[in-house]
Amino acid sequence: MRLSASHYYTVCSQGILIQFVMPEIPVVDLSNMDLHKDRITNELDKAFSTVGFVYLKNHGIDQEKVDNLFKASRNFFQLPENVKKGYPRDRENFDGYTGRDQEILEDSSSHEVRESYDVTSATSRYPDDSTPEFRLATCELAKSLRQLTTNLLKFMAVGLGLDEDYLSSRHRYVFDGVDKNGTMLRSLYYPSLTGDDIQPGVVRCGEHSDYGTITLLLQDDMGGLEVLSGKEWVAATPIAGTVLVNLGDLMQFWTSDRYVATVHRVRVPELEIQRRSARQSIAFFVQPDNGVVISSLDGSGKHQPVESLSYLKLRLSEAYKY
Ligand SMILES: O=C(O)CCC(=O)C(=O)O
Ligand SMILES: [Fe+2]
Repeated sequence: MRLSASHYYTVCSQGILIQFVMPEIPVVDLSNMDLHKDRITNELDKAFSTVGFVYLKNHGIDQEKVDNLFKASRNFFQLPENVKKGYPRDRENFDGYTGRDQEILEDSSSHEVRESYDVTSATSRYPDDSTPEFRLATCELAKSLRQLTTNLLKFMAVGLGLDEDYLSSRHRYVFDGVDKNGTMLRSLYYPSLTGDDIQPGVVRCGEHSDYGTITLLLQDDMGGLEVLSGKEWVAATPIAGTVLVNLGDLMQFWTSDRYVATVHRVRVPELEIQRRSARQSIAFFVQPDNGVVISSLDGSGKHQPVESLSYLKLRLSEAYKY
């Protein structure tokens, strides 16, 4: 599959119109996936070995479940700061609330205007007393995301020339808690900015690659997510009804860099400045089971073997500033 491309124009200092081409993030249709296994396998393989990002449509996740969690999350994030701080993120269990500037993803930034609530299983700590609908909405959506993850891991394994169950059998305990698997569902809230904060380009989420196997991302219609392609930042524009999937570091290590954990960031988009409203997204960070050692599948030894949970803990400890 050739990457579709868009043409962008810019005027250089001599007044000459320059045209350049940027790769776009491909869209893969998952409808009737049993009938279209070969096409889907190939399209995912191409996407992960080039841009590292792919939109999925007809993925089988009920939009109502997504909307329910967006709504429950909004109810939580709009509570007063002192209430939200009553559920501080737990370093061992990776669950709870993180306020703005507490997690910094980009080495050079000191200010990232973002809040989040993380959970790792149905029995994690939830804000039940302030936002009782949050637990059910999260668990319902997590079930669907877990199912989609298993399907994707099967396609990916085949694309890599492995047994269909090679990856899924190393992800048996997705969203069953950190004692078994570090997968995390994170509800993200980028509060509406005011005063000096509100300028295009303000850092919402610093440049980073994700840490695990894959990340499944649901975004609202605001936009602001950008993906690094060569030296250019490409907008990962929200497409209604799709799930955006990107590769994480562990999958890049496993595949000796054949698949790429593409760097991405969130900046304040123009639309937000006009609308002056918050942005929301939901990320499902998929991690191999605890104890799984990730070493080059091709035997090249390109990356040092690393254990799933230790790598996650290392990356999290580098980002948290409290
Ligand atoms: O909010 C988004 O669109 C992306 C967030 C992200 O990249 C992350 O939390 O790792
Ligand atoms: Fe990310």
